[in-house]
Amino acid sequence: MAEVRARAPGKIIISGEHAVVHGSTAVAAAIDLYTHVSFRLDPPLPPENGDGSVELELKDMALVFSWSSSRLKEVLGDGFADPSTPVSCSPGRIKLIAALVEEQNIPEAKIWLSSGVSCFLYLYTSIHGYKRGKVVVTSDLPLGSGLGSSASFCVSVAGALLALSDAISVDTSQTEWFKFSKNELELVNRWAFEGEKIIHGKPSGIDNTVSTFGGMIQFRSGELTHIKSSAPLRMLITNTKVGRNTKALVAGVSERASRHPDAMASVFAAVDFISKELSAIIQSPAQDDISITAREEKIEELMEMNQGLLQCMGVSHAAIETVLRTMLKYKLASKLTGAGGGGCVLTLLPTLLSCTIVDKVIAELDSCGFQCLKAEDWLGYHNLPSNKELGTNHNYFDEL
Ligand SMILES: Nc1ncnc2c1ncn2[C@@H]1O[C@H](COP(=O)(O)OP(=O)(O)O)[C@@H](O)[C@H]1O
Ligand SMILES: C[C@@](O)(CCOP(=O)(O)O)CC(=O)O
Ligand SMILES: [Mg+2]
Repeated sequence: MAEVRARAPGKIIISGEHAVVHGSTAVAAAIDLYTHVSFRLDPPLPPENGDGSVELELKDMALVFSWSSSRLKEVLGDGFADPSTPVSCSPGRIKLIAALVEEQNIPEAKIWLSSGVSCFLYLYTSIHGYKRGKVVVTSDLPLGSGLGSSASFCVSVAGALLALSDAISVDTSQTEWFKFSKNELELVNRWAFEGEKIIHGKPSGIDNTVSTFGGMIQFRSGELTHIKSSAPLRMLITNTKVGRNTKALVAGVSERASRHPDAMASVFAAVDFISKELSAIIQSPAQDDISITAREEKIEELMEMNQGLLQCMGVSHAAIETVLRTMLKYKLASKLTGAGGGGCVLTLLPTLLSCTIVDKVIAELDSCGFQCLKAEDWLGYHNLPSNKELGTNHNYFDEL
């Protein structure tokens, strides 16, 4: 029996969501909230004891799913697992997996979890075939709120599964976090991207990439550049708690783009310029109060411009507009983050803004039923979550 655990962070998109799906530049940063996964791979049972099962426990939801190895084989066929070669899930296989998920009778109120469970089954059977094992998942992140829970789920599940596969050799006797090499992280990222496709339909890959590699990144058409903020950036994240679904929102923007190709191409091009300028400003040195303030004012203006273009794409929401208006009363600039349609709003908290005002803003948003998360040092240049989050620790099950 071998056991590992892995975790992968959520993210904020500072600029460029949606447009990034259409080839524009975007800027994103990992945040200090994680999906945590533990994985136990069991040895094969003697034939007289049956064939064992693959189990998934979503602890926060108090849900456990289980498929016998023989049922998986019956539905998905003989197949073979090749962890070192990520492949896309074919439409036929997605249907078969969806049928296996349906057999689990997920309660109607939690049916939105189906895509995550399908994604799990795809990653598991592609990496470990029908071997006996159990995966337990918990998450610090609000699900379906724009903070990349889907990508951090895919990255942490892929990381844990690969850590006990032939593709990556991990010393499970160590208790320290194991740091994946660049090539190993790339493999995790490629599998996670295949998982995101099952959840999002047409992801750009920015969420799984920033979750895998951590830190702050500039991203365009699958290419990432690590960037470093020259000074800490404080952001307030406000969760409108309005549920939404990234897949539907991404599809909605694509439909609008096919109805108005020229206008939308101009919108995407404008976002590309905004993200590039934002990335340059974030990295530009700012030492004294005046240059820090000037830098923050430029960032605020670009965030507002980006928000205007997100409205053009049709992904804002009345609750998002309420948060923007409340922030404006305090002269604070904001934009939605992630897919929009509800979910989270990002607000820059200028360096010279007093804690008293921040507390007042939070109290007001709270009274409207919104929930604030403070991104204290997340965007600072010291404390960004890095790639050490993917790791193993054989004592984990003992500690539970
Ligand atoms: N911890 C988790 N367990 C199971 N499924 C998850 C988990 N986290 C995310 N998911 C899947 O991802 C979906 C949410 O992804 P998405 O709509 O992209 O929003 P976001 O990525 O912004 O949180 C959920 O409906 C679920 O299918
Ligand atoms: C809208 C998009 O740009 C980001 C989606 O992020 P989230 O799933 O809402 O956290 C889609 C993508 O880039 O894949
Ligand atoms: Mg997502």
